[in-house]
Amino acid sequence: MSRHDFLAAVSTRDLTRAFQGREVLSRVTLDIPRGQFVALLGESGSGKTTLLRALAGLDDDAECSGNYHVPQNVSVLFQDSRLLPWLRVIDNLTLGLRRPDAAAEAQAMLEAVGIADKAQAWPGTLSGGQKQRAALARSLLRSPDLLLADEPFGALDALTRLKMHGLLFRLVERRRPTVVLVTHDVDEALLLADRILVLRDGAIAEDHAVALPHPRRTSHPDFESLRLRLLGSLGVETDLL
Ligand SMILES: Nc1ncnc2c1ncn2[C@@H]1O[C@H](COP(=O)(O)OP(=O)(O)OP(=O)(O)O)[C@@H](O)[C@H]1O
Repeated sequence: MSRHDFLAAVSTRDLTRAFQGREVLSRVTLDIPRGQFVALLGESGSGKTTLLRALAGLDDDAECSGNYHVPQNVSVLFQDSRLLPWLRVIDNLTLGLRRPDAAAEAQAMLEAVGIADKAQAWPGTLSGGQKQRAALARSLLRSPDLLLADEPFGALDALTRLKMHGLLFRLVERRRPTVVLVTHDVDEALLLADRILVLRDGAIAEDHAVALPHPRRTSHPDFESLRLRLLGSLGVETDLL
């Protein structure tokens, strides 16, 4: 491992964000090593999206203080695919890319996400899962050092979501970008992440390392015990499960 592997890809120091004087992110100090896959969990309104948007530089109208550092090459993946409806799928992928081989790389990426046959399709003709595959392909085609994902599978049905977990994991394994994934889904966090942060009232309340080997099995006793603990932290009455 080189010296650089020890350097944080993402760091924040006392990162604070407020809207109309109400603090929603409170002095968040965090280091994420290069290549680490971090899941952000937290009850609704705990500040997950605000933290992700701050890291993406999408601060909108927030009052800001503190510092953060992220790599230069960042891709953001949202719950909706944000494909431009007037461009064919392949042109959505290559938009803004100046590399001469962009079209061939885009086609290969569509292959990797399993929708090579949709290259010439219009986004409006794709299913929700296919759109998210295209959005994932578009993000990864830019070979990001940091992938910021805000509930990218939140609107998908359970089966499609499971398939997307496998796909995201395989693709991320190839190039090892640092990943920050906002999710409500405890199992998703446990299946994918090296580390799970729980946000509460705009602060990091818990920081768990997930050392389970891949491929992960929900039946693994450590998986189940951390799952119950996290659900409890998120306000679920686990003795009813
Ligand atoms: N642009 C904004 N203007 C005013 N308030 C905002 C804005 N963005 C977020 N907030 C507030 O900040 C708080 C945290 O919101 P945020 O979206 O970060 O939470 P979250 O944990 O991602 O929630 P959810 O899980 O419901 O998506 C909420 O109370 C929200 O209303």
